[in-house]
Order: sequence, then C-alpha cells, then structure tokens
Amino acid sequence: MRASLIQIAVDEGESVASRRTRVASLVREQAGSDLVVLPELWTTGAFAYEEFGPQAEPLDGPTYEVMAAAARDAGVWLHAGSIPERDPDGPLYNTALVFSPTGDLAAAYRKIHRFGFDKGEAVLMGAGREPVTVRLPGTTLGVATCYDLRFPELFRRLVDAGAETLVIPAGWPERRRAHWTLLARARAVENQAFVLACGTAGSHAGVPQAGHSIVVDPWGEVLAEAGAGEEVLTVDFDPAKVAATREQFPALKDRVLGLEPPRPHGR
Ligand SMILES: NC(=O)CCC(=O)C(=O)O
Repeated sequence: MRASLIQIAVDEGESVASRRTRVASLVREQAGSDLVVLPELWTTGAFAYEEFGPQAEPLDGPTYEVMAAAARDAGVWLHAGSIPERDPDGPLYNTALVFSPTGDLAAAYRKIHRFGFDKGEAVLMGAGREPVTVRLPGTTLGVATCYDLRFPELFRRLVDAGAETLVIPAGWPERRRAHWTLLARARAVENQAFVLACGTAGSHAGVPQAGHSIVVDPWGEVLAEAGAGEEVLTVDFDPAKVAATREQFPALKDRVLGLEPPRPHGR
C-alpha cells in the first residue's frame, strides 16, 4: 500500500481560497498512491483561533467539494485533514473528512479531545463523541486528530473496532515536537498498528509548526519522517505486517480488562 502525507505549509500570507486550490493540485499529483493524508485545520491553521468562526463551513461546504473532486480525479482514498465545521443546529466542530476514490464521503470524524484548556479550540468548538474507523481494501483506518494523540484510551477503542492503520492529521507546534514523535511511536507500539501522522509546516498566529510528519510501523520503527518545511512524504507499507506482528508478539491478547478500582494505601 502506498500512502502520501502532504505536510502543508500553513502561513498567514496565503488566503484560504488559494490554499484550497493549491492543496487540491497537490492531491491530484498523488495519483498512483492508495491513500493521501492532509493535516488538521489546514484551511485556517490549527492555532488561528480567530479564524475558526469566519472560515467555518458546513460539512458539504467548499473544502468538501474541492477535496471530493480531487480524490475522484486522483483515484485515491483521501483523508482530507479537518475543517472548522459549522453545524447548522449546534456549535463549531473540528471535523475530519475521508473520501473514497469515487469522491464519495466515506466518513466524517468530529475531534473528541479539544486543545487549549480554557481557550482556543477547547472553548470555541464542540467535542465529538464517536470514534470512527474506515474500511479500505487491505486495511482498516482508525482516525484521530492532533491532541487526540495524547489519549491512548481512544486508540484502544479504535483497535477494538478493528483499526490496523491509525491516521492522525495534526497542527502540532514546534515547541512540543519531541512529544509528537514519541507519542506517534508509542501509539504504534502499544497498539501494534501503523501510524500515519501528518502535521503542518509554516507558522501562523505566532506558532511555528513542527512539520516532521511521520510513518511508524507496528514494531515502532520509523519508516519515514518529513523535515520541517512543506513536503510530500510517500511511503510503501504492507498492511499484513499488523496481523504478523500481533501474532508473533501477542501482547494485545494479554490485556486484563475490568480491573477493580485501585485500593488506597497509607494515609
Ligand atoms: N491542535 C492541537 O490539537 C494541538 C495539540 C498540541 O499542541 C499538543 O498536544 O501539544
């Protein structure tokens, strides 16, 4: 299976409309890949909080239309990263879109863990409640977005639902790049799954982005890693390695579920 992660530079000098057109061309250039992955909130930038409201769009808005056409033209599965989604009956959501090679929407995932503590996404957007998997020929994707990477219990839910390839679009900042790489490898090792983590490059809202998109195999080996700038990271991987790893080192079978609550000791 061939995957291409498009690590887009999200800088303030470029309008959302021109970035959309540019990214669609980059997706079309990946014809021949099976799966193309874009980062989180690449229209606005994940830290450009003041743009979320003005640039929010309905699920089937301009980004959906342009990306559906690009997936169809390239004949690829496209994880189109995420958009600030305006739900007509509710708040904004950070929503990821996955298209099939016919340009049909295969899945939408509303980010569950919102970043920012008491500001930014955490207060401007609603929280998703539903983990999402997507069946592709040869593998099942488990999708998560950026800050979700810090919450291993979500990934266990995805694995329990059959996920073998964990796809994580992100807008991860440079100042926490060490966490990005470490957590991507940890999620791969503990779940014995491929991790395809696609970040952004550039700088927006005063936050330099980490880049360094990464593909990790089920043994935790890094198959490919991008640099800091805009880049297409293409990697060939064998999805059968997930079953082989889980069979050769069957740690997932040793999970002990339903433990008693910890018994407090001491004073
Ligand atoms: N957009 C995000 O979710 C940022 C996450 C982040 O910066 C971190 O977890 O650290």
